[in-house]
Amino acid sequence: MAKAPVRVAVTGAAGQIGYALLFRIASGEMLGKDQPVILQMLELPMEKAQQALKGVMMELEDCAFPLLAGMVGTDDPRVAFKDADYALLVGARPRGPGMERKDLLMENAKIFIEQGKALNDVAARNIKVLVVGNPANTNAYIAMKSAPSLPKENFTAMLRLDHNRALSQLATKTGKPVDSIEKMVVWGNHSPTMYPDYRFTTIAGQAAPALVNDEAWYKNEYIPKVGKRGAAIIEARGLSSAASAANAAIDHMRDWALGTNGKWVTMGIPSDGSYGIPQDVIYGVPVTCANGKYERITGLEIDAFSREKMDFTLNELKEEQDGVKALLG
Ligand SMILES: NC(=O)c1ccc[n+]([C@@H]2O[C@H](COP(=O)([O-])OP(=O)(O)OC[C@H]3O[C@@H](n4cnc5c(N)ncnc54)[C@H](O)[C@@H]3O)[C@@H](O)[C@H]2O)c1
Ligand SMILES: O=C(O)C[C@H](O)C(=O)O
Repeated sequence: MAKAPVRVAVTGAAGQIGYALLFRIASGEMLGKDQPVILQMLELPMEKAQQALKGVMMELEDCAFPLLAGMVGTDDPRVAFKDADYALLVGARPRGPGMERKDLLMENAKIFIEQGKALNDVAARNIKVLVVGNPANTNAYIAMKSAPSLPKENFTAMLRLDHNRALSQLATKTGKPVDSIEKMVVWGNHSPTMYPDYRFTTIAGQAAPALVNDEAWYKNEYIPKVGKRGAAIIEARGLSSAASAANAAIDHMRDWALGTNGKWVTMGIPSDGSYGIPQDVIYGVPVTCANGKYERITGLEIDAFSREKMDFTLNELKEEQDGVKALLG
């Protein structure tokens, strides 16, 4: 029997990431080739944004996607999130050259308070929320705190682009295929303080640190390169990453919904206090996914170098949280 359609809300639907994302969701790449979807798209209440959204919806129509069971375009979060089973919160101001992601904090915080409240009031109770808009971890925290009647674990932030960047850079260094790499971890904040940790990583079954055998490269080149990749893309394109960000969003939601078959992936999730990360901080950790749920990998040894790195990125998240404390009341 055909599956019933699920409702997928996407904010910032007429933006660059939206344009690289919606067509892939509608073609079944995110939730499966047998899963019909209704797209509920939110854009700013401005003539230009609404016109652009209309154009995107016309193009979606012109694709005649068999799985696209309906579309809603709106400027009202309560319409976009009504009964939504999935929400991809992309809409926010992106940074430009010379800015850090936390420079966007106050500007984007208000958006995530309003949207968290709307999710709280109208979304499906088991909604899966992915925050892409920067600063993604703290925006996810703000939305979670603004939605007290939804389970906290429903709120996640996107660290998958960082995870994929970490895989790719390691594949290039070792000359091995990306899919031979397992157990990559990117701890912490989606910011240059993130900590790509390859201590548990294997490449075609071999321990990555031994195979790479170049600790100086790992510490002085690899870690900063992964952390600063977003800025390098902005420098090169004059615009922030879009296709790779949309691809990571698809990966994140697909894995959460359909499972990872035991494979580790990185998700920004509310902390349960493990690894010395205070409760509720949205922090990148390794997880596996099965049956529509993620489960953090527990019991990993944290050595002195890792502790320092993990605390550094945690401190930045604490500062970001302090910055928005007054707004959260
Ligand atoms: N987490 C990550 O890995 C990652 C990667 C890339 C980009 N990003 C972030 O994603 C966000 C979007 O990037 P983009 O390149 O698509 O930007 P963009 O400017 O091209 O598009 C953003 C869209 O959001 C809309 N928008 C703004 N405020 C909104 C609101 N309150 N409600 C609904 N829509 C709203 C804008 O009208 C615009 O169309 C930025 O914050 C960017 O920094 C995150
Ligand atoms: O770096 C940015 O501002 C965009 C995005 O977060 C990225 O990592 O590419």
